[in-house]
Amino acid sequence: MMLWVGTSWKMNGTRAFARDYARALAGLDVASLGDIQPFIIPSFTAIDVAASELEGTRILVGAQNAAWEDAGAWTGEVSIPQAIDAGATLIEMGHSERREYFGETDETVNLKIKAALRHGAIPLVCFGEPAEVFEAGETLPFITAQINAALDGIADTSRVLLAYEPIWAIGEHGRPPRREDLVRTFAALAERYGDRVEAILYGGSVNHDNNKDILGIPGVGGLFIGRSAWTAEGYIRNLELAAEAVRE
Ligand SMILES: O=C[C@H](O)COP(=O)(O)O
Repeated sequence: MMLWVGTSWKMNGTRAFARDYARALAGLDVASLGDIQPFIIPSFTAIDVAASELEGTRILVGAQNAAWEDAGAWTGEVSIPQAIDAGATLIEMGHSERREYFGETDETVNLKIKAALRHGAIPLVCFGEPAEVFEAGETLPFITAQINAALDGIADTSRVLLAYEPIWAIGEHGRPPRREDLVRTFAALAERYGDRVEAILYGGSVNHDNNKDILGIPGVGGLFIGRSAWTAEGYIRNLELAAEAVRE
């Protein structure tokens, strides 16, 4: 089984940073990683730099967001054809930071999945519950409602990547999840969506210490990483650990 292991740099990194980071990755012997599909998601301004450095490798480059419309009077937006033109093959959507600060909803995620699939891009759909929902034991109904709304009316979701990112686990104030919580949640996600989508990834405080343990949880189809992959060395270490997890 292919494991998807990627990173979003969020709002970090110049074009020079992207060039150096992507060059370090381009020098990797990706074949030695086996069944790992790497991907990096820079800011829009650096997609083309990263993509041209990685041309000819099998490392994918993505965009952190994109509009659901193809073109027109949408000031400040970037369309999926534009992101693809810059070198993106994967479109992230629904991240909790975009839901909280930029009005992303399950409905806009649904439109964006349809647009990405229409243009042959891979949608990477983030979802996850806030701390109070987790503490109330309501994680499953909350996240299944998000996923069902996001996938609503889409007949073929086989190219969709789902990424479970509990909000309480993300970022510098996040805390890494307990294994037993992920085991329970991923068992349910795999049962409901496992055969409908390409893979279900986990994201939120993934680091070099918990990487392999999380990948060993049944139903986890990859990792979506922030901070511990914000240097090329940090990301490469995550890829190596994932490759070890596949071999073991
Ligand atoms: O997009 C990535 C996630 O939000 C995870 O971020 P983090 O690994 O820094 O917690």
